[in-house]
Amino acid sequence: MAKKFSLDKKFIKILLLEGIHPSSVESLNAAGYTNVEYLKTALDEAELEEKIKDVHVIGIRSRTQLTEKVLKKARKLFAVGCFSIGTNQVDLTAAKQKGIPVFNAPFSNTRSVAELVLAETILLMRGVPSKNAAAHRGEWLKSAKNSYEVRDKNIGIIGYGHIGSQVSILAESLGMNVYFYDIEKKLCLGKAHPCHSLDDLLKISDVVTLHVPDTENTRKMISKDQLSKMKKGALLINASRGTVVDYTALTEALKSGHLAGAAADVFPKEPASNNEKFHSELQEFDNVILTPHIGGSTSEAQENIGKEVVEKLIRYSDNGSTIGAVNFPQISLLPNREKQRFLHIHKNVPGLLKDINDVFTNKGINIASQYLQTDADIGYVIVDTESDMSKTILRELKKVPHTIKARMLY
Ligand SMILES: NC(=O)C1=CN([C@@H]2O[C@H](COP(=O)(O)OP(=O)(O)OC[C@H]3O[C@@H](n4cnc5c(N)ncnc54)[C@H](O)[C@@H]3O)[C@@H](O)[C@H]2O)C=CC1
Ligand SMILES: O=C(O)CCC(=O)C(=O)O
Repeated sequence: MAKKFSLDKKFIKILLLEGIHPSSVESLNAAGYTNVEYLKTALDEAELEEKIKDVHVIGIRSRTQLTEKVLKKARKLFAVGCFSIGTNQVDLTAAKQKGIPVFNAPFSNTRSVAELVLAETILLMRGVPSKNAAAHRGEWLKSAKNSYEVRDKNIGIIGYGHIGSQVSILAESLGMNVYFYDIEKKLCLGKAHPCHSLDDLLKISDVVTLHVPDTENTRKMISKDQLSKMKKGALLINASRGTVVDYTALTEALKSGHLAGAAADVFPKEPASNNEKFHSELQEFDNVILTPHIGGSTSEAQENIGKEVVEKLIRYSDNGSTIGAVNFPQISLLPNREKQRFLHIHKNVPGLLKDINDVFTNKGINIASQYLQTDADIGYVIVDTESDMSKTILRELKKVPHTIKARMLY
């Protein structure tokens, strides 16, 4: 067998931030990745820029911001794992342009978020947050005023994806009437009713809950105008992203009594660790449930996420499989240990595949199999071959014009 120039697993440096579930470290170690640094907190920009210089793989949750500026420092980085559903904390385009696939866990914490939202719906409908806060101060607010069952009330779900549709099922099982609004056509689960517009949903709902990603279109999608269209005495729940609701406008709607209460799990600026102070204009309201971005923070969800994302990272690092990457052409491959495997990531320029193949044919090397996937920006090629010139091949592959990254896996 030819001499190998691939990076030994024990030299692949992996940095896990934000207290990712220990199942992730166990799975990495079991797969031979023992060079793992595990930190319980996020890092600020300066610390991250320094640390990321030597790291091959990084695992983060929602607090770490992998901006273009940070990624520029990541000279060795070849994969990112978001141990979350959301990937808005990563500049996905910048990562792709550096040839770095980003993986996430699209539904390991779905149920946990949906359960929290249902619990908050019930508590808000009963006025529990205010009564609880008063009881802590020694006040006794025994009253049925403004306290309702959820049965037969209307819940309006904005974003009918994984979480929104779980909320739909749970809410219906409690006897609620489910309405939803999504920009895409969606299968209505149970007796759920689709709304033609956001305004239609806002007008009809007793409680509105948001389950959309952070995008240009969703930022501040609930602002003064939308809040004014909600029923008087309605409730708002935001467990999506802090950018989606204008909290200053929400503050006004609560002060005026137009809304009867709210719950917020996510904020435009969240503390980087549990030691940092949390500030929000919503803190003055007893009738608002504030939680520290814990929608997905259950033992079950975190353990599942730890395993799921690590599995994707290992498949990429071991075999080159990009299935589940959110910013990358997808190739699913089993290892072929009889051969050598090269990866080539390049700008999507016509004719480049010929230049890559020329590297092999110019040396008289037969390509056993080859896989190519492209998107508008990049191409991703995997080549299985057998040669005793792997070092030369790798060097030549790196010289091909428009190359972003070339690696030899084994
Ligand atoms: N609080 C927490 O701990 C957690 C929060 N999240 C947040 O929840 C979000 C939703 O998660 P999933 O349901 O898994 O995502 P998903 O991708 O399955 O569903 C999102 C839905 O929103 C719809 N959508 C997008 N833009 C929209 C718009 N402008 N108006 C209406 N609908 C729109 C999409 O078509 C899709 O159906 C995540 O992106 C993440 O930001 C996710 C997990 C935990
Ligand atoms: O728990 C976390 O760190 C992130 C949860 C979240 O917001 C997500 O999965 O998108």
